[in-house]
Amino acid sequence: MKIGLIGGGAIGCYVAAELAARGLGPEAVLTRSGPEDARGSDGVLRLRRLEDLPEGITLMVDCAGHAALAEHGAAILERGIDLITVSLGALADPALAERLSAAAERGGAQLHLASGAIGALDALAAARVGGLASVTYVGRKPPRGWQGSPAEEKLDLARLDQAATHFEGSAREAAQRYPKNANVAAAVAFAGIGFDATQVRLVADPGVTENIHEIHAEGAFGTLSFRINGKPLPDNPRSSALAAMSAVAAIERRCAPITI
Ligand SMILES: NC(=O)C1=CN([C@@H]2O[C@H](COP(=O)(O)OP(=O)(O)OC[C@H]3O[C@@H](n4cnc5c(N)ncnc54)[C@H](OP(=O)(O)O)[C@@H]3O)[C@@H](O)[C@H]2O)C=CC1
Ligand SMILES: O=C([O-])CC(=O)C(=O)O
Repeated sequence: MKIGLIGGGAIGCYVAAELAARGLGPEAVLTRSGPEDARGSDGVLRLRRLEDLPEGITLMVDCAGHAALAEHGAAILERGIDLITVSLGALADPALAERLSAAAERGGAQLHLASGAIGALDALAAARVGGLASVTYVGRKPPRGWQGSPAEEKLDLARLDQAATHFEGSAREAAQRYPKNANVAAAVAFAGIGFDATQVRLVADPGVTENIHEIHAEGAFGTLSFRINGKPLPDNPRSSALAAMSAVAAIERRCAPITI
């Protein structure tokens, strides 16, 4: 397998280091800043343009956010290259979802949504088969985890002294308004009852130090409650380490003869 990455930020760097440790490359990293068409001392080709991607790449991994998926996703899939993305909230835009789906079909490739900073998506997807009555997702982060998001318009994050909800609504609205924070809401929606029926609450909480994600679901299967306290990545307090780990796990599954 020859792997290319998009994005050299907190998640991209984590994934690149883990791939190198496993002898899986990466062959190339596509960024929008930094060196152009240069092979570093680590042997990794740094690119600025997707057109310069070397032949023979079999898997691309988007670690760069909604704009990157929108910019490069369809072209990658149309070239017949499978794509793993952590930017799945971008699929809340129906036009982009349709464009990516059509490109994947044309190219005979697959877009895989990494599970990201949350879990229990397997249980939700199975529960959907029997019928889900309701799914709620609650995202709670320390104030600095919401910096650069619409939470800043509602709250004084620097002076917050108690937990405050800054968003309540559908997963579609959450994913579109919080592109750097609500990919998890999109993952829950995708696995469960969809972007419009999934209820979301986003909370800034000065009393926590981790990124806490909760799912509550009811349906024919019974009830489900899931909570994860995720440690943020050192380079980006908005992003949980598990999100980066989930991209590596998704790659590992593609290499394994038996998968879960
Ligand atoms: N599924 C999940 O659970 C999670 C998903 N995410 C998603 O992952 C994204 C990345 O997270 P993280 O690494 O922490 O963020 P960072 O801000 O640390 O890094 C993002 C990187 O992507 C690059 N980039 C942005 N747009 C493009 C583009 N069009 N083409 C190429 N490179 C691009 C940026 O480049 P530059 O330096 O030039 O801006 C930057 O290097 C988040 O924006 C979010 O959407 C994050 C956390 C959890
Ligand atoms: O990393 C997290 O905790 C969640 C996140 O930012 C996202 O869902 O986009």
